[in-house]
Amino acid sequence: MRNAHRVETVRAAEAALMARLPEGALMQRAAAGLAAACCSLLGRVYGARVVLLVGSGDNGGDTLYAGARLARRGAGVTAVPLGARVHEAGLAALRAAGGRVSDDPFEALAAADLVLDGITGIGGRGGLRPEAVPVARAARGSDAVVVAVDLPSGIDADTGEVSGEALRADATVTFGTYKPGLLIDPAREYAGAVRLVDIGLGATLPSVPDMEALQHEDVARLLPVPFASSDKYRRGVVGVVAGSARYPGAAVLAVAGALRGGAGAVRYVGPATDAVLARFPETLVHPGPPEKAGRVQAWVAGPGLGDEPGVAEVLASDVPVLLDADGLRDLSPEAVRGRAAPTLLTPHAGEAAALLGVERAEVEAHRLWAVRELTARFGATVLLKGSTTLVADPDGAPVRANPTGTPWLATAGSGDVLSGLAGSLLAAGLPARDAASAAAYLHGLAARLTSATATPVTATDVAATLPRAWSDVTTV
Ligand SMILES: NC(=O)C1=CN([C@@H]2O[C@H](COP(=O)(O)OP(=O)(O)OC[C@H]3O[C@@H](n4cnc5c(N)ncnc54)[C@H](O)[C@@H]3O)[C@@H](O)[C@H]2O)[C@@H](O)CC1
Ligand SMILES: [K+]
Repeated sequence: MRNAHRVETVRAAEAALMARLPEGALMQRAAAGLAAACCSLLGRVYGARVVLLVGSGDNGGDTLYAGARLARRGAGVTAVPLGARVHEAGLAALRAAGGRVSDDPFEALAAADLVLDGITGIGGRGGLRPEAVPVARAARGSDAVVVAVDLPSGIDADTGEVSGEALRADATVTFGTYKPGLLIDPAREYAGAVRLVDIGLGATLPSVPDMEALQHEDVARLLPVPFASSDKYRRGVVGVVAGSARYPGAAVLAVAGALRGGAGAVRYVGPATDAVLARFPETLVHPGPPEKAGRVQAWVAGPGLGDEPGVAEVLASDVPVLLDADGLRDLSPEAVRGRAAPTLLTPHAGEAAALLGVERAEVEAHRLWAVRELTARFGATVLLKGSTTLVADPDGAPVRANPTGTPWLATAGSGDVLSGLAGSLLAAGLPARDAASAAAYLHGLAARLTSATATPVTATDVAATLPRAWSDVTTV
């Protein structure tokens, strides 16, 4: 599991740890880890040209001490102070190690192999200051590898929001714990590859994080495993209410996802029975209505449904329900709040915006807010799709960010596959939060495996690759 903690939590944990340690020890741990990461990125340190962008806080201090370590190993290190103040002891350490200070960032950046962004860390507020903007752009435009210290300067550490300009890094070396902003778009994109340096903060951080991202072993633990005594009904039957005369393909894709999600059987209900059977003869089909179709352990309703009926009927059932696409249209919080069984909503940003009554851009800029707000209003588990899909639960458990997304997933029908898959996991008995986050993980991984050769993927490819993703996750 990758755990993330908010700034407030990090500060409290740091203070508790610092009280047990000699003065400055924590910063030295951070600087040592940062310098080691830089060495591995550089390969050859001796003779490398390193530029430090140094703000006025401790983030700048980490950067200066790491620069001193690199200078002692033979790198040519130039510090460019950008704040009103500079960490004096760090600067003295850099100078003592042979590093220099320049007030011409552009000259230094033009020749750099590595740039360390130490402008702001968890103390940063708002985007980059105007004077730092051209410097951050020059760093991005140079041939150097750009490494953000703790987090890319200018992002919001707690929310992943980016108001104004932020520095775009190739990699981020973060200290003690992940910060939520490193997991959530749009900020996540600015961070590049994130590496965590252990500074001993685990001893004082709360065990329940503010946010988390599943890894292979976490997903493997969640996925259902059939027992010798399992029959198809005990493994769970998932009902799929999807497709219409206009969109029969959505039914096929939702069923494709559902068949790969671990339920013992998939029951399709709707007008696209012929199309579904032609592709997947193992599907149980029924023309509807859902309550006449036979017992299921979970319903998926909405993909390609158009104006076909079925949503109200499944909401009236006493089993878990996943609503997606047309199932979310005009959905009222009351229709969901009154249910005794769990409900899982899986909107993309546009659908989330419609449910919240805001513009789509609003959702995209404030994704954490949007997923929490939907959860609160509907009293349901919500999976907000996007390049970092978020899953929030009404019981207040840490929000999960999915780490396996890929832009290739922005393709027609991929959401239909996801809803079928997540519904299947619901029918197999997973709690809504686990079903949603395991489905997002497998779905993203399948797309990555399919597009491993950097080729576009189709929703059908993603569905067909789900078994490979499942085995990839469970055979670690
Ligand atoms: N407290 C500690 O012992 C440790 C702190 N660590 C480092 O310390 C950082 C936090 O240090 P600070 O609390 O000093 O905060 P920062 O270094 O993040 O920045 C705070 C300073 O930046 C200024 N500032 C705020 N927003 C700005 C903006 N948008 N543009 C320019 N300047 C801005 C503030 O006026 C303040 O002087 C962490 O991110 C981490 O890098 C690590 O060394 C681990 C140990
Ligand atoms: K930084």
